[in-house]
Amino acid sequence: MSLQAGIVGLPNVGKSTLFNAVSSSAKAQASNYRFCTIEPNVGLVDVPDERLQKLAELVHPDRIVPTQIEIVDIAGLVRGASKGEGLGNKFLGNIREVDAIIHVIRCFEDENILREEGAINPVSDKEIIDTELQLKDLESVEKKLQRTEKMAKADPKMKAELEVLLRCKTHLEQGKSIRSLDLSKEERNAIADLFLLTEKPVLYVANVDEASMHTGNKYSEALVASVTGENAEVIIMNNSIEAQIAEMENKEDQQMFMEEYGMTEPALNRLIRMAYHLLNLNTYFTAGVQEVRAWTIGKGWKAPQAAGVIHTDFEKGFIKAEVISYEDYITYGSEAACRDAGKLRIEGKEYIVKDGDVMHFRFNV
Ligand SMILES: Nc1ncnc2c1ncn2[C@@H]1O[C@H](COP(=O)(O)OP(=O)(O)OP(=O)(O)O)[C@@H](O)[C@H]1O
Ligand SMILES: [Mg+2]
Repeated sequence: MSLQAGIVGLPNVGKSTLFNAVSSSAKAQASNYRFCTIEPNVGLVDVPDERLQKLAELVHPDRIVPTQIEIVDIAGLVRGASKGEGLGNKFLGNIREVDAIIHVIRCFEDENILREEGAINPVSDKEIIDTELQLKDLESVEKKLQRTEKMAKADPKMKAELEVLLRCKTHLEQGKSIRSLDLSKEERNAIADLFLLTEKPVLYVANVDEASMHTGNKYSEALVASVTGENAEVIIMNNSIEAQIAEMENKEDQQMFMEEYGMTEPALNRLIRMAYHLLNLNTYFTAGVQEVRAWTIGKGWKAPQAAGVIHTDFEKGFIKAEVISYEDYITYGSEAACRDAGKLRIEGKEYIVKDGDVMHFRFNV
């Protein structure tokens, strides 16, 4: 199961344009670039990682396999969504299922593109969506609070949980999102079963006009200012341009088009990398003549758990891992050279895998 990031926002802000850019960019890439539409609005996309190419240049494998994430295009939310307005319950349900949120905000002017909320106002747009998500979360918190209050009377151990819920309630009532609430790991665990919408990590996309692609504009500046302190990031891009780049089948045309706009790579690549980090993921590599491949793991995972991503047998029968750091692999140029230089380490069950490790597992079934 790959992790999912869901695209949300008000109607007509450029969500589907972004989704199309993601999906056609995947289709237009080299042959091993895999994209499949699981449903019309769900796409599986490769995570661009230049380390994979660098390793492949040294190993010359038969194939290169990047790691992937799923992107979901969720239909536009409107004011009142938390009360069921505009199929709100269905769309909020879709958001509950994703691991991270990509929130698209309109930062371009265009009279031809309908907008129900009057003049362009990214800060208020963001607030409309945030409010709906917060109201929905408040509903979940209050429901659990009722049950917990009763239980806490009989069981003093429930008091800590009650505290956390009360803090969440106050925070939400102040119009703030749970991701900005300072909670310990235990406290987060106490509310994990609620799958709160505003606890999910978020990346804001300031969808700007052509002229502001590199610099941003007054709208994106206002957005950046309003996000400060929220524990979230903003990416400035033009979704239409990204879709145009992605739809070009010829790589040279694509290159020329990007040069014209002064771009060195599609902003989309940056977005996907940011989403990947947002999901709190790390990558390790396996490098053999058959394939050089990237694997996704969570931060802080130990070697056996990481091995389990390849195959459950690797985890069950884990003995040792041979590990070379990415930097050493590139510096010395091969596994053999790393071994000779004493850069190949043998690690055991407690080893915490680092981003970029090149791994080889020894196991026994
Ligand atoms: N940066 C931009 N500059 C100008 N026009 C844009 C930009 N981004 C998107 N558009 C245009 O805005 C319109 C709406 O885009 P899109 O269909 O992607 O919105 P949406 O958020 O998916 O809407 P809905 O909620 O209805 O699904 C399209 O005509 C698209 O081409
Ligand atoms: Mg759409």
